[in-house]
Amino acid sequence: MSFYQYKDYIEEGDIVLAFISRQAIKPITIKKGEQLNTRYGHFQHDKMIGMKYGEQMGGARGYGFIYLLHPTPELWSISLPHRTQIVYTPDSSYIIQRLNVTSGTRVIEAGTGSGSFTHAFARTTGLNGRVFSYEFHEPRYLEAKKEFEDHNLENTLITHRDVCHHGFEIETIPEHFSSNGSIEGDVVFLDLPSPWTAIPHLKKVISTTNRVGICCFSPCIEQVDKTIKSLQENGWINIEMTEVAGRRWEARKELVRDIKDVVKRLKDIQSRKGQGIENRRNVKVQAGEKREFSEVDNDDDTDDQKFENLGKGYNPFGKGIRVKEGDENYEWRNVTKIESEIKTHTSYLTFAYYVPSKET
Ligand SMILES: C[S@@+](CC[C@H](N)C(=O)[O-])C[C@H]1O[C@@H](n2cnc3c(N)ncnc32)[C@H](O)[C@@H]1O
Repeated sequence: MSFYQYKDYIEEGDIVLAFISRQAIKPITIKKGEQLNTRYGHFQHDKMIGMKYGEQMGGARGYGFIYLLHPTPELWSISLPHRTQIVYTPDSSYIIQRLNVTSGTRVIEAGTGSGSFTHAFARTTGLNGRVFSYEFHEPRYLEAKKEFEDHNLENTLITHRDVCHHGFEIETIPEHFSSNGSIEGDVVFLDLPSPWTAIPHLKKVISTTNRVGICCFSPCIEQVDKTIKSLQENGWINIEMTEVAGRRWEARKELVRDIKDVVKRLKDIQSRKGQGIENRRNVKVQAGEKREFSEVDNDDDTDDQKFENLGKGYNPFGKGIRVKEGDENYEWRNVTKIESEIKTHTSYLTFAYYVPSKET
């Protein structure tokens, strides 16, 4: 199993993302004799072995079902064990394309945190690329290191380091990460509380031949301000700040109503108003009542019955009978609706570039 290459069939030792519901995706490592217990049923690992990734699996004694999904960085980011706040796919995918991260890119990332973005970098840069990730919190570093080994992220090297105080240089880099002992990063991603203190250390580890891109991920505008100053002081150019604001778009069909419907509707309201007043006047006269009445329409007919009475068969404004969206007997137009409010602010993304001078 690997995050780089997909395979068809599940084997012992593989990681499977058990899709229980949209809100519950559980990573499991397949081990003979074990079972996954969920509130929807029990699922034996033995039966998963040999099944195809993507297949639906029924629970023991016929209760419940799950889907057995192949791990991807996108699914991993919504199922991983959180050790910190993480970068989600809407931000990571934007950063990856904007910084032109591709197969063979050498990435410098700090801090590693829960390793959510590390997986996306590792998959995109592939076996020809390299990811140098740094984390100063020891337990988090150890967990991430084990996780990257378990997930076969062979192109990723994690280092236990405070990059703001001690920089990014690595004394002994394994041969397959660098043949000349230098990191030569093409892309830098900083998700740190104070990226401006790490920026001055970057010059020693970035590429001396290619243009280098950086993205600093900070939730507060004050952090952006300090980061921009540090970038400018350290020779970074083309500085721009962006925010990715996710919104759900709903696509559906809306019933087309024509002007004749509107006119009929207005006439109907008028006539019902008049009829209502008349009815109540008669009732009052019969009952000999003296109390005042309002012009509220409390006619018992539904809007839809009224329209049927008008020969329309269906009231395009009313309650009552529901017309199924897309019903071929009516005319529809395709519309899109967006959420009126943006509910999430993740972080500000500050981008910049460094062009090595001719001398270097
Ligand atoms: C918000 S988390 C990063 C999350 C990560 N981008 C992800 O997608 O999972 C920030 C991490 O930076 C680490 N950190 C903070 N300051 C650091 C420093 N000076 N050097 C190295 N790591 C640092 C923290 O321990 C924390 O784990």
